[in-house]
Amino acid sequence: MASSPVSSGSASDSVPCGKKDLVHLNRIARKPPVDIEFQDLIYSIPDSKAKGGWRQLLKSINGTFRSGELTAIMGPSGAGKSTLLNILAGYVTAGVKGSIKVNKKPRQTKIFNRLSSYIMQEDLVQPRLSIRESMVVAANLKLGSNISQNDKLAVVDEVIRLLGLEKCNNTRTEHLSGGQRKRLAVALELVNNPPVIFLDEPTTGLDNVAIKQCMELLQRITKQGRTVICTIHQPPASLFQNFDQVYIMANGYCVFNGSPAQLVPFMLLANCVCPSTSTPADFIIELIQSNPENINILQNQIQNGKCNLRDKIESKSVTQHSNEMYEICQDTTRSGITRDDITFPTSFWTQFLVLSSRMFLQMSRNKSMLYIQFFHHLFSGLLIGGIFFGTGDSASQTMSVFKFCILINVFVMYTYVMSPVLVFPMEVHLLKREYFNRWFGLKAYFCATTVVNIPLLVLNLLMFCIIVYTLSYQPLEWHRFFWFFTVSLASAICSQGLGLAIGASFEILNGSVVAPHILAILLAFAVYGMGYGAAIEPFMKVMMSTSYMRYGLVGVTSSIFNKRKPMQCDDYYCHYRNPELLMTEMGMPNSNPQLQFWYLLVSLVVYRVIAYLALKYRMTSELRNKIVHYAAKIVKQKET
Ligand SMILES: Nc1ncnc2c1ncn2[C@@H]1O[C@H](COP(=O)(O)OP(=O)(O)OP(=O)(O)O)[C@@H](O)[C@H]1O
Repeated sequence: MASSPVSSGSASDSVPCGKKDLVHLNRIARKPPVDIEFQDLIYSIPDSKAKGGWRQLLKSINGTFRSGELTAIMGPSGAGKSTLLNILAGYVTAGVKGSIKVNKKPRQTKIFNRLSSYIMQEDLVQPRLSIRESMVVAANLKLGSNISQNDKLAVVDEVIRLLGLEKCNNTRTEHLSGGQRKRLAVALELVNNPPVIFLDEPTTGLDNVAIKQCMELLQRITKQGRTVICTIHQPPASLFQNFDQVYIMANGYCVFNGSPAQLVPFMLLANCVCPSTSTPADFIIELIQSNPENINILQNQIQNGKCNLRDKIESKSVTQHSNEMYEICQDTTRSGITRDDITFPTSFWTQFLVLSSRMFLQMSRNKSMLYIQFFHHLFSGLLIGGIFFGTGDSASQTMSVFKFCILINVFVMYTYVMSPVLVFPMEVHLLKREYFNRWFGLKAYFCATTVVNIPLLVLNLLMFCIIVYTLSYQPLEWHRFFWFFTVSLASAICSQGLGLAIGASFEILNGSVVAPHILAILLAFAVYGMGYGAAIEPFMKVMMSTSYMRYGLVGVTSSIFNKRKPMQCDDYYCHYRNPELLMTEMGMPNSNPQLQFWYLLVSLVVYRVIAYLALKYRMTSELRNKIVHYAAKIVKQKET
């Protein structure tokens, strides 16, 4: 049966699963099967309470996971299943000792990362996109430009059918059931046909029917020659038999390594008889938990995973695959492709364009967010404009106009810092899966995030500025309004950068505590010394220069007051009839908005760079782990 290249939603109810149905998927990615072998794998984390200051989470375990096989890593909670999966997937590298071989050769993480996909426990998928749209984005990012758009769409349709998602092809991801979302998470990682797929607890939170569907799917994927490794708590008895290999862990040791059918005879060897009322999987876990001594007995029997109870015939094609894999890598380097291309299948610009269009689409569909932002700017504009109504052309109200400038800056700062602080942490979680699976680089993502937000920001802020400027009777001179708006805009983009930096570094709760603290400090530095004239200490001048809000305040104030003729005084005496006097007393004599704009631009770049680095640090668990490990080592060395 040939698949139609672009059509969607019209597929039949039956789910094809034969190899010949996956012509497109198999054609686009000619990647060799992959066997993974690990020996004497130890993983330690710093722990001051543990002996020697380190706690071993994996204790010299061994094993081999083969292509074309569905492997389950099982065990009680805290056994080390996720830890093992993280290490095999390359998500964790610091603190790991022992050998990990891929097709009999030492694993090179960068090359291996191209061949594997990691589906994490939280099946987070991008909201406000239909299944097909999500899949098309994944295909555009994960399949290189050497594959035509028609072929990409054909692959998308094929994978959707493979996973039985064609009925909800056009359903938005937020409306999917738990099982459908899980299948979508798998489908997204399948579009580039990775030879190795890691899944952390794919059945958690699913009902029995959904677990069954999920297992059938994994079996179907495995039949395509892939190495599928998943962690699982305690599968129902009917599904336990469906695994090709079961690797059971307890307390960081391997206590069983073989096929499901070999578990009962293995336990008999250890003098443990599985009662007919228990399933073997449940029984071994009960056995381990009831008496920790059993862990030692079982791990000795299985030689901590060295002994694989299944037939010990090695996969014949391993050597051949090994060579194929290294040929692919050599081809890539020979053809002058850069290191980034090894990591990412598409160029920076493709990533940027695909991500920008995805973000635009999601933003345009988030109607409530659009309305909230619009009305927030409208009502705030009317409120501030109403408070300072008609003050702008009166010499007796010069101080009020200065307060108006402060309020404009406070509004801009809080509005644009707090939104990313509240929204970005969620984005970071979504980003984690896509970034780790090398859909795109952080630079492309960050540039897209920056660019996509700007049009809406400009429109809303322009509306706000027009309202407050006209209601408060500021001088109707184009150049003054231009700088009033331009400085406010630069200040807003700067605030957004600060918000992104906080949102990338902290979860929502901590971020929403940290952000107001930082803003209070910036605000204090911005208004410090106003009224002191020249009597500001050099140290404080330096501190004030770190507050971009100061530049915003001086810029907005000077856009209104700079080179202004003395104003009309309707009272007996107007102290600040000449606004230059107020500017001098407020510590901003001869200021002009142009210079403040340049300072703001520098701050804007600095905050964006900080935000990018914070995001990079958050995403690069390897870097984070390394820092923690080196810090722990230094502390330990100092103690001894
Ligand atoms: N970074 C870490 N710091 C401290 N302890 C850790 C860290 N990572 C894992 N652990 C500990 O290591 C042990 C194994 O954790 P892991 O998440 O691998 O268990 P698991 O078998 O996957 O459990 P579950 O099925 O409950 O998810 C646990 O005791 C956990 O608390």
